[in-house]
Amino acid sequence: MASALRQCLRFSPAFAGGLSTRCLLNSRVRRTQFVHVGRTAFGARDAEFEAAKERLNTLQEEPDNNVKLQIYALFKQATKGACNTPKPGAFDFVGRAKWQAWSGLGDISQDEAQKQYIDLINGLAGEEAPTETEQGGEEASAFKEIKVTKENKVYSILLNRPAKKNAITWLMYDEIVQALDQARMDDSVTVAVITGAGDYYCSGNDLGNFMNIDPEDMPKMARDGRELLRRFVTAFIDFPKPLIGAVNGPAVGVSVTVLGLFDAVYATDKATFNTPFTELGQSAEGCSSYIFPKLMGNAKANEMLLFNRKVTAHEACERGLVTEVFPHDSFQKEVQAKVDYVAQLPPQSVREGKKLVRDQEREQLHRANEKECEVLEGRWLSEECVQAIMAFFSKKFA
Ligand SMILES: CCCCC/C=C/CC(=O)SCCNC(=O)CCNC(=O)[C@H](O)C(C)(C)COP(=O)(O)OP(=O)(O)OC[C@H]1O[C@@H](n2cnc3c(N)ncnc32)[C@H](O)[C@@H]1OP(=O)(O)O
Repeated sequence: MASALRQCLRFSPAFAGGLSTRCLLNSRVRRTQFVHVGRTAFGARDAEFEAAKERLNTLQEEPDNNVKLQIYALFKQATKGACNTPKPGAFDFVGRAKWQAWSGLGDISQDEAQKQYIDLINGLAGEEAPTETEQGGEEASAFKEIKVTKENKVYSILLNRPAKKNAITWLMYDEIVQALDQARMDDSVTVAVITGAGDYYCSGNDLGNFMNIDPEDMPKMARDGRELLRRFVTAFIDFPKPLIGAVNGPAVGVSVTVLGLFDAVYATDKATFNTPFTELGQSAEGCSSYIFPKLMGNAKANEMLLFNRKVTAHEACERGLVTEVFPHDSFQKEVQAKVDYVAQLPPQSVREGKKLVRDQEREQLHRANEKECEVLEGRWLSEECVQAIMAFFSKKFA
């Protein structure tokens, strides 16, 4: 995991402009170029720009990859003007994403780019300043991308990246595994619940997970991804207490497939379930190649896993993936009642019951997980997958 994270963070120096290049930019040569090439005088705006560059280095939270791209592009535009370099080759993901971000700024003036850069960094710094509630507030979670709470024997995991529709980053996979482990070991916990912040339950794997890799590091990225995914799905297969999904909105990809490993799944009638694996040049995971045909039959499983059919909450319920659907307005209340009921059941009896059921197919599930991760490792290195992910990000930066 550490190496996976390091790979992810390698993205940041390349994109942050002020972060990785700060040594260069602070050198006299570069500073001289900046002052004379960029503009005629080192005025008040330039001082603000310099201050913003410094502020970028002091951010506690690493901005996500898209924001880093914006920072990079504005920095280049502010210091060099409009992009006039050739478009990097298809396999230079990093170079291409940077190029797209920079050239996407068109011919906005260096002055305007400087202003936008300053506003962006100041906005990020402002978001980090603690609010009054946070200062005086409740215990902060040790996690960054999920939020966990424990109340009345219920351990709740909130997928907490609403601005990104709760897409799962490398870090978030790891945090979910850690949280499930905490819930497993805490004797006062009798049930765990997973839900999403904002309007989405989860948009699946964060496609940025594949964006930050130099081409020569791709095989290692794929190996690390395979191992992380294997560990992630294993945590669901072997979770010994009742696990309840509270699907508060649309769910995509891996967040849909692992629902087959939950003990109950409640969905709002606004939820949809989509596994667009083949559109992304990828393949099924989360044991869905084993569980989905068992739940809904081959024909319906193939429609989802191979042909990318997005199903409604009611269809997912008919297919056995969802336990019960509630109207959106009463969803929270209805799910709370279900969870409270499970929480007060005799915990050992429930655990033994779950073990009996799971043991019937535990080995098959582990085998399916291993096989799916092996196939996915190959998929991530395929041209089909590379092209699909490029297409997603090209649309964003078009
Ligand atoms: C260890 C590795 C294991 C890997 C396991 C493999 C898993 C396979 C999968 O999970 S496949 C599924 C992958 N997910 C997707 O393909 C979904 C991609 N996202 C979308 O299609 C759309 O964003 C949407 C339909 C989820 C929502 O569309 P909408 O128009 O309502 O909102 P935006 O597109 O504007 O999204 C808001 C911002 O969130 C970013 N975002 C959303 N989902 C993802 C994602 N999966 N990865 C990365 N980023 C995502 C989106 O880019 C917007 O960001 P921006 O505000 O900075 O532009």
